[in-house]
Amino acid sequence: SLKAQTMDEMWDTRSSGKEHPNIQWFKDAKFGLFIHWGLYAKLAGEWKGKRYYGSGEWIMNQARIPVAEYKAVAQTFNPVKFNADEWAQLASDAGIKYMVITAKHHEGFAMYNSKVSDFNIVAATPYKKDPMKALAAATTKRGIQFGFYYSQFQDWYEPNGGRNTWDFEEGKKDYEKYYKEKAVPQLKELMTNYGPLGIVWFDTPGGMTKEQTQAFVDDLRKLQPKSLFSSRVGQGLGDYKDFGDSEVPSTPIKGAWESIYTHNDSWGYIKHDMNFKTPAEIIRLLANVASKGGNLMLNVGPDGEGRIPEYSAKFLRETGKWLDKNGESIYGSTYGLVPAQPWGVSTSKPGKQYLHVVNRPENGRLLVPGFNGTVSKVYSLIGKEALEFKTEGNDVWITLPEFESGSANTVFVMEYSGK
Ligand SMILES: C[C@@H]1O[C@@H](Oc2ccc([N+](=O)[O-])cc2)[C@@H](O)[C@H](O)[C@@H]1O
Repeated sequence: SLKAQTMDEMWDTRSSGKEHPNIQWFKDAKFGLFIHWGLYAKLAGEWKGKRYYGSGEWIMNQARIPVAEYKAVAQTFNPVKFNADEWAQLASDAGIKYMVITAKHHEGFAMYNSKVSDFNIVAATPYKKDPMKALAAATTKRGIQFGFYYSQFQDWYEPNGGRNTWDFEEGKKDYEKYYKEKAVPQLKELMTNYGPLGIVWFDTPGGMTKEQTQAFVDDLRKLQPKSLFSSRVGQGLGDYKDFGDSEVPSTPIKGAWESIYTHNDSWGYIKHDMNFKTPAEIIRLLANVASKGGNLMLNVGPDGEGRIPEYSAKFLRETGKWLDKNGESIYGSTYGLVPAQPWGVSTSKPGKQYLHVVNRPENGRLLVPGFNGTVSKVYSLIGKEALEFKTEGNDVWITLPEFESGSANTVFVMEYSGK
């Protein structure tokens, strides 16, 4: 019988303990773009005049929409404003190093040209084109790693897929049949027809034993041994750990891991959700996650026309401007040796601590407590202006210049030896 796994077991990585040989680019990347795009984007959080809140990509489940009615949405899904180069250029301008987009989410609709199921964007919509082909090319052209999110278990369109309990009786489902006839062949299409994939992102494992999951993973890895599999493939067989949604660990975590966040409060596009995180909030989150050794994958939810929401584009570009000047303190960094302080957090590089100041102490005197390295100099990351500092025991007191805090992080570099 399928023994229930603990959260950690379910999502822990590489029970083998050995890291994937191709993991370093991911660890250095620090900043990824998640894209939830599907038929739900056209519904935009509304069904039959009723608004739904929370995650827009769950509307079929929230509204218990029968497959017969939901599949009709495809007949009017026509994202003519989709432009792969625009999306990839936005990612590049934002300082994004990798992009993961939903090739198929729980709704079961393939956002690519699938020969396995005709419930796909080429066969079932007036759009008739494959946006994933164009996006794979546009990202690769800009040196951005590209990957797919594939909902391997939950599939509300399929009688034997996971978790449509309003059309089909869960207990009667033949998950093995669903994996054999849809999930596995579609994943093989995605891992064959779109060039090298940096990442294959899975979600909510289910319907398979540990042994079946091992066979499933081994089978797919043969197609692209260099691809990194996210931990939600299950059974500890992923290559890096994903925490729960919008979750950051409270202490530094060794190994490759990622925090995933919505930009507003929904993964899929919802017209009435305007609660977008500001550039300062995004930068603070990115530095906070990096200070604990992880990556931030921030999500956007394009609309039914194929446009990335205006505020997402605007705020991502602002974030990119900050990274243009401060990227040294993020890309390729490891977790900070100075634990989180009232003034902010730190990230590390050999012989350097990057101090991300979010709250400038009124008196401009910043304390780095209990730092037992020998500090040689402290300076502003931007402009390299040298700062005065003095060491009292293991405490380092730094005299900060005047600057407006509260907006995006202001970064200072503390160079040291021997720690
Ligand atoms: C990124 C998200 O992933 C899943 O939702 C989850 C999965 C795991 C947790 N979790 O572990 O806390 C929470 C929501 C999906 O159901 C959701 O639609 C979205 O794609």
